[in-house]
Amino acid sequence: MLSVDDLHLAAGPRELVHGVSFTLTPGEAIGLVGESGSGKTLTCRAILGVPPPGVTVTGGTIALAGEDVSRYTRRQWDRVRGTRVAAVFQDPASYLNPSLTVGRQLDEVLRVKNGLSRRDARARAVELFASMGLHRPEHVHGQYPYELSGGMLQRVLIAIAVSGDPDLLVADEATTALDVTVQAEVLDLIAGLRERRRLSLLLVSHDLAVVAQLCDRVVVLRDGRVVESGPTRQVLDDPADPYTRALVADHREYGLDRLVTR
Ligand SMILES: Nc1ncnc2c1ncn2[C@@H]1O[C@H](COP(=O)(O)OP(=O)(O)OP(=O)(O)O)[C@@H](O)[C@H]1O
Repeated sequence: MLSVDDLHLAAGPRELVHGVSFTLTPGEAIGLVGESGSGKTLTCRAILGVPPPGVTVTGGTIALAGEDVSRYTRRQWDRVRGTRVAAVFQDPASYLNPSLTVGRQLDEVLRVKNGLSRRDARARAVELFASMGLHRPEHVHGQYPYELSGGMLQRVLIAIAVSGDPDLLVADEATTALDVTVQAEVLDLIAGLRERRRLSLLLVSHDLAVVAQLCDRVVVLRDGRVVESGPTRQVLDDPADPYTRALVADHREYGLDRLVTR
């Protein structure tokens, strides 16, 4: 599904990611963890073909379903993004146009990406909103982003992300800004989608409890390198690397114990 092999990323002469490797099989969920600045977001953005301005892939490969996309042109990415890989990020409002209804924005994606007629796109959008757990989906369809709560906006963004039926969903701190109850609901939604759609999931979170709840395996990054990876239980219950041990120790007080024993 996804194979990242010896990935190097650099901003000019400064290398930021120094040979990261991991693989993700169909339907599997991997958590990318590590302290701030360890390279989680850069790695995800490279996988999505949207590295920050000035950052380039200087070595290694990123294979999506066996095809190396690491040097894809923008046009090649347009074909892949949304249909093979899609993403949700921390601040959903910033990914939506404030002057268009959320329904219209999903309709637009369905028309362009899936070639649906105006009427079919609207029907499909309402259906998608309903399957994201949005109540009164018809009504939500006609609402503007400012009328919706953070949790609802994230559900809208997830609907847009899965509308092209991708194989891989990248969720980078997607629930971080939400309050605890809403966070739990959105995590349930993502877990359900993964199961129903056989989505592979690459989840970035600073919250190990979230990773423990959702992920089969964990990859621990430090300063742009993988320090440890393995099954979630093994890495979080019995970390081999001192850095992972420190990360886990920091989280003990936040209820990791409770969540890791699923
Ligand atoms: N556009 C950029 N130009 C130069 N350096 C950058 C750029 N973006 C990120 N970096 C640097 O790359 C390193 C990794 O950043 P990255 O955003 O991937 O970390 P992260 O693990 O996602 O951290 P956080 O949890 O804070 O988001 C950091 O040292 C950061 O300062």
